[in-house]
Amino acid sequence: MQSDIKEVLITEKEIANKCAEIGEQLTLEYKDKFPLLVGVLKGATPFMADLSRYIDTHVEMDFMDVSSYGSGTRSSGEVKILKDLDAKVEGRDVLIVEDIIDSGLTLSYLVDLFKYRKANSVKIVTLLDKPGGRTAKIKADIVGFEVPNAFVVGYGLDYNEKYRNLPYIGVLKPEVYSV
Ligand SMILES: O=P(O)(O)OC[C@H]1O[C@H](OP(=O)(O)OP(=O)(O)O)[C@H](O)[C@@H]1O
Ligand code: HPA
Ligand SMILES: [Mg+2]
Repeated sequence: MQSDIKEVLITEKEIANKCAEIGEQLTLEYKDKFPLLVGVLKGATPFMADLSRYIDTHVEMDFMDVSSYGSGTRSSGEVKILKDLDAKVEGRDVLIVEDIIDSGLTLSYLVDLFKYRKANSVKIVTLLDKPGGRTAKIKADIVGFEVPNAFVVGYGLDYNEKYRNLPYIGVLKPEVYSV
C-alpha cells in the first residue's frame, strides 16, 4: 500500500502534534459547555478519535454519514444523508469534526442543517483545508493544515475506499489512478 504513495505531505508526528494543539484550544473554548462533537463518516474517524482524546472537558460524541463523492475524486454536488445523528441538536453547541474541506459542499450542507435544527452554535474543525477546491462559500473555525489542490489520501481520506488506514497524509502516484 505505502508503495502507491508518491509523496508524504503531512507526517504522523505532525498530525499528532496538531491534534494536541487543537485539543488544548478546544478545551478552553468549550470548558463548561458540554459540546456535541459531530464526526463526519467515514473520513473524519481517525481525526475524531485522536483529537477528542486531547479535549479535557466533557463532550458528547456522535456521527453523521453524508456523502457527495461516490467512488471517484470529484464531488457529485449532491449531498445525501446516509446516517443521521442520534442526538438532538436543538440548543446544543455543535462542533463538526471533518477530515477535509474541499468544494465545501458537505460542510455548508451540514452547517445549514444544524442551524435549521436550532443549534445554539455551530463551529467547524477540519484537519485539512483545500482552498483551491472551493465552490461553496464556507470557512472552518479551526484548520489543522492547508493542502494544495491535489487529491490527498490517508488518515481517513480514501481513494476508492482504500488508503484510509495510512497513518499520514500523502499524494498517490499517477499510475494508481489509471489502473
Ligand atoms: O468539501 P467537499 O468537496 O464536500 O469534500 C469533503 C468531504 O468529502 C469527503 O467525504 P466523502 O463524501 O467522500 O465520504 P467519506 O468521508 O466516507 O470518504 C471528505 O471526507 C469530506 O467529508
Ligand atoms: O483530496 C481528497 N481526498 C480524499 N477525499 C476527498 N474528499 C474531498 N477531497 C478529497
Ligand atoms: Mg467525509
